[in-house]
Amino acid sequence: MLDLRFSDAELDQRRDHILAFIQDRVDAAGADGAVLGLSGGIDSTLTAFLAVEALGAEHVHGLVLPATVSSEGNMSDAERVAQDLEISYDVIEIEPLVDSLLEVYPGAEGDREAVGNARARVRGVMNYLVANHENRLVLGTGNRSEAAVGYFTKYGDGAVDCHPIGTLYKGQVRQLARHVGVPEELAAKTATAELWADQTDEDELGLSYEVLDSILATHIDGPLSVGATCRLLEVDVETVERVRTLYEQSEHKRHVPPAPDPLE
Ligand SMILES: Nc1ncnc2c1ncn2[C@@H]1O[C@H](COP(=O)(O)OP(=O)(O)OC[C@H]2O[C@@H]([n+]3cccc(C(=O)O)c3)[C@H](O)[C@@H]2O)[C@@H](O)[C@H]1O
Ligand SMILES: Nc1ncnc2c1ncn2[C@@H]1O[C@H](COP(=O)(O)OP(=O)(O)OP(=O)(O)O)[C@@H](O)[C@H]1O
Ligand SMILES: [Mg+2]
Repeated sequence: MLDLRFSDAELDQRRDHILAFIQDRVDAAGADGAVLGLSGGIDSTLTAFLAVEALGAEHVHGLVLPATVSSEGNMSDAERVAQDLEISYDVIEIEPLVDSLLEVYPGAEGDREAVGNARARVRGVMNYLVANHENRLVLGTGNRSEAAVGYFTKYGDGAVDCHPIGTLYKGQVRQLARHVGVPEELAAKTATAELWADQTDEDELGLSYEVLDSILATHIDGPLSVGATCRLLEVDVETVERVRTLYEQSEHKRHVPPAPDPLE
């Protein structure tokens, strides 16, 4: 696979660039700071670390939002991140809110994907409730790997005001996390959306992030053809084509919803 790791100098440059980005977004909005969901996973942990460095702990608010399918380990890691960073945070159980949706629309009960996405959307509603109330921006935690293949819930975890780590591939997220002092046990954790029990990103995608990151860097964000990518990375054509298909099919998630062209 490709070596996508940054040099030490590049890591500093990336960190500073993201810190300036967060400060600029918050300043430009006239906001008093930021709110973000803390899942105990590496994307939100890194984003929280960077937000605190950019804005100061008193300007960052964390939301730990357990559902019945959330593991205790992840939720306690999420609280530990908030405590170590000394930011204000709330722990709010979201399952009653998800249940209330199914009470009024029981038809979706048992639909793992629809209910899982509803969990992500309920979290988005909570983030914006706090953002509105405290004049804060909602920080996204998505990275380039997830965004490129549409591995996020439209208007769920995708419902945010900006994406501070949105240009980093997943492996680079882990590397930058270690660089800014995220504890190793968090930096090395298996990625999971936790929208249903025992879900992991790599199982659901049917791809490791190592392979995905390399294909994205080479073929989707880079200039190489499918064939050249297969030869360079020694992966089969079906894998590269699958990534291409996921990328194309998720185009709608990366754009503002369209309206018809104006009539002439
Ligand atoms: N071509 C098109 N043009 C415009 N809109 C289109 C469309 N195709 C679908 N849609 C719309 O998009 C909807 C499907 O998108 P969406 O609702 O997002 O649902 P979908 O993409 O099916 O599912 C979300 C995926 O992201 C994963 N996820 C979610 C949340 C967090 C994380 C994580 O890593 O933490 C991962 C989750 O496990 C699942 O695999 C359709 O119901 C339809 O409304
Ligand atoms: N239980 C939760 N409480 C609060 N926010 C959550 C919870 N679960 C998910 N989120 C939000 O949704 C985002 C997307 O989840 P995702 O799994 O992609 O990121 P992560 O958990 O931070 O890292 P990883 O992908 O490595 O698991 C999280 O970063 C977080 O902001
Ligand atoms: Mg996660």
